[in-house]
Amino acid sequence: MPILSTRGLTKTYDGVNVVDKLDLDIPEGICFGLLGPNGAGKTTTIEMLEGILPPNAGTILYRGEPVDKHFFQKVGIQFQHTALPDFLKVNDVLNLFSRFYDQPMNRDELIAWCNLEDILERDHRKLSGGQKQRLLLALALMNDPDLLFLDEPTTGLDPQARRNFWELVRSVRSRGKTILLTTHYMDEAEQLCDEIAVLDKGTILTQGAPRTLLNQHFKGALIRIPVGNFAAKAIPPEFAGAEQKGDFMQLQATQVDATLSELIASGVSLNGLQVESATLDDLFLKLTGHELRGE
Ligand SMILES: Nc1ncnc2c1ncn2[C@@H]1O[C@H](COP(=O)(O)OP(=O)(O)OP(=O)(O)O)[C@@H](O)[C@H]1O
Repeated sequence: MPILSTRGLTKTYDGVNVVDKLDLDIPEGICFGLLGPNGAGKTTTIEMLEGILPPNAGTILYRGEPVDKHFFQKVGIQFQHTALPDFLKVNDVLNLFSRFYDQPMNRDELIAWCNLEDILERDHRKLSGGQKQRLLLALALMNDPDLLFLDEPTTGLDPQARRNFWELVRSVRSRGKTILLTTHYMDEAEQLCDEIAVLDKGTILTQGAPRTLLNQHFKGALIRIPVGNFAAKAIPPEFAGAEQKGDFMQLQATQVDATLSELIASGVSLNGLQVESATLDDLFLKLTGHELRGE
């Protein structure tokens, strides 16, 4: 049974369904990604799931039952922005939040888990972006939740801090927790998510494991070979459909192995060869006709 499901979940602003009859099933123990460009309805959806925003229609089921007040004991939420009281050190923030729960997680374990040992005495306002996210994650994990909501957790982080945060998310999942995250970073989704739902204008365009979706929508790969490699040679028949892009001839090949073997047999050098598989960005473009990053 899915840990979390929605049926017909809808949010309406000014007569427009910004989330439109969403049916989602999120299996337990996975990292599930809600993807989409700005304005797709990701935050509105996650805020309805978190119980912050009332839906206009539809139901939310936790382990097959409509959510009730017990649901909130089972979930952890890392908001996009959290205002913490001024002047508190990381240590104080952890103490403050641990008082909100009857059975908070073991403090030392939480500190070790989120790599907070070295910043316990630091004013939370002096933290770097990555440190702040680790603290907010610790707060979201404070009640040892079964289900963790992360709303665009790595927006604004530098590449190293993003990768560190991804490691942390993987370690949370490896402890059996279910994670629902929103992101508009496709590499983040490909790295972290076992399953994704791609949203646009409040509806789901497609849903499944990233690799499965890419295999369904794209066969083979894009092969690019420097134009110079064909010098003095006629373009071989297996590369006949190729088009020139800058210094490369490129072809979307369905049978990559066969195409490359035939090129070698024709005496074409593969020096400088590039083979590119489709990405989730390509998938979004194919499904909607527009780029995913709408910023
Ligand atoms: N309180 C509100 N009143 C009116 N319209 C709203 C409100 N909140 C969100 N919207 C609209 O709903 C749509 C979905 O917004 P939402 O914030 O859920 O998108 P998103 O996918 O999370 O985008 P982002 O990546 O920018 O956070 C947008 O068109 C937005 O302008």
